[in-house]
Amino acid sequence: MLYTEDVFRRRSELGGSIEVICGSMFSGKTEELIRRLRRAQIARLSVEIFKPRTDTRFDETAVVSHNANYIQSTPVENSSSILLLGSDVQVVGIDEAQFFDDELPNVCNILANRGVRVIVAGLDMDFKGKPFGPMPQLMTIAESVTKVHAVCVRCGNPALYSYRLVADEATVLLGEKESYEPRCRACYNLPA
Ligand SMILES: Nc1ncnc2c1ncn2[C@@H]1O[C@H](COP(=O)(O)OP(=O)(O)O)[C@@H](O)[C@H]1O
Ligand SMILES: Cc1cn([C@H]2C[C@H](O)[C@@H](COP(=O)(O)O)O2)c(=O)[nH]c1=O
Ligand SMILES: [Zn+2]
Repeated sequence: MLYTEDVFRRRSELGGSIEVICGSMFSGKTEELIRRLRRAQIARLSVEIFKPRTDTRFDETAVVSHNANYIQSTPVENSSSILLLGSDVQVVGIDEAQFFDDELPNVCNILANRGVRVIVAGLDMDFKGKPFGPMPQLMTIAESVTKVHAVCVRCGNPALYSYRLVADEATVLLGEKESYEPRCRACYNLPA
């Protein structure tokens, strides 16, 4: 069965749910997260948005997309804070989920089981093409998974990889276009 967002609205009136938005950098994850959260606000649902405290690239508190769309959020240290602060609202949004600890899927499950609509956005793969943090587990337990794609900067095809341009092997390296470019499969696998 194809689950649309509207189906989820109706489902969440009865019970909670988990929606995952994933893809490479610049694929529109944050835009899509903001779009869904704004619609929930227009519907006068109570909404709380969380992001990891470590991700202060664009703003201390706001979730900001690469095209400068933004929504206010609460930066948190770990997923247990989301459980504390997100229990009494109808909709919880989480951005940059890949940076959270391994308890995040459990926290999302608890919230959804209590009737909360949880919408999570994050990178499915790191720069090596490996699953990133709690994202695979979240995708497993979600009612809906939306994979969005950037435009490959080399050839214009849909991009699913975040190619790292700088020589740094650490999994976590905050950055933008100076450090990463979205690439399709063929261009990601080109010899360096
Ligand atoms: N190569 C690219 N492919 C697609 N969008 C891009 C690209 N480079 C810049 N953008 C911009 O990034 C926006 C998406 O930003 P954002 O939602 O923050 O993405 P993400 O959260 O997935 O990194 C697009 O609407 C577009 O304006
Ligand atoms: C691929 C990859 C990315 N990161 C960092 C780079 C950015 O700061 C964020 C992703 O932001 P976006 O909203 O998805 O554009 O993650 C990283 O630390 N490690 C990686 O492998
Ligand atoms: Zn390409």
